[in-house]
Amino acid sequence: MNPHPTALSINLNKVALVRNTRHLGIPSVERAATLCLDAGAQGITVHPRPDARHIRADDVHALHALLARRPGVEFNIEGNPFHNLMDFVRALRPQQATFVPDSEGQFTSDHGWSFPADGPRLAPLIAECHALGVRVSLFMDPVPEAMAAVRECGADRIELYTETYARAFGTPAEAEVLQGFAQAARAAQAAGLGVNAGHDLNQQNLTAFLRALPGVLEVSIGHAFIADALELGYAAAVARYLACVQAAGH
Ligand SMILES: CC(=O)[C@@H](O)[C@H](O)COP(=O)(O)O
Ligand SMILES: NCC(=O)COP(=O)(O)O
Repeated sequence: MNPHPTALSINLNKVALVRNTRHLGIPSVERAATLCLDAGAQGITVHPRPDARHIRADDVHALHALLARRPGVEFNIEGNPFHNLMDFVRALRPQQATFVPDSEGQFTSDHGWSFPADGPRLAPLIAECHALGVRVSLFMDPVPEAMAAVRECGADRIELYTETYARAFGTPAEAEVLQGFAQAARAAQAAGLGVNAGHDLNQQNLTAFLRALPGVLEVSIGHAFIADALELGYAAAVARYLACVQAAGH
């Protein structure tokens, strides 16, 4: 048994997306967080986009207050540090900030940072996060050659952008794509980086991913999880995803 099991962080963007279509406050993002954490999820992730299409600034503040009453739970705020992310980091000092190179209004995240090119502009923001006591993870494509430069600019972790794996899952390309992710994870770990992962992970593809990448510290899962929770309820959906993690032997 791995002594550092992979943490499950539930992304609540899509709860807010539904909530925002009426002025009734339901479904509640805070209630969703409470139910997921009560069911055993180890963290909550949000990605407050500049256009506030789903998670809004008020949600981030309310979740921060809620999670502050739950020691050991990780709050992970994602976003572009050159847009709105640093405002949240400075005000709330979450346990983790995940830097994502999205443009404003982007449909969804679809690529990681470019290294070595992005290193010099990211380094001062990473240093500022560290001064605030905030761990920094950089959203990255599975490029092994980039990992030494990522570490050099001060990042603590990477989050592997897993959409290409999710698309390849169940196709003849799966094994080769997974091998590429495993190589990138090993390069990151060898450089001294922790490895997180996320984007389009789901009940079907999660266990195989974690089996191929020992030592993944955290997965953040939103879209598929919320789809499952609509059928099963939050608690049962969390139980299913925790079982997927455990099935990987982590
Ligand atoms: C960084 C990442 O992969 C997720 O945060 C993803 O971008 C989810 O964002 P949306 O829920 O807006 O698609
Ligand atoms: N960091 C990825 C995340 O939080 C959730 O992505 P998705 O499961 O909504 O694709």
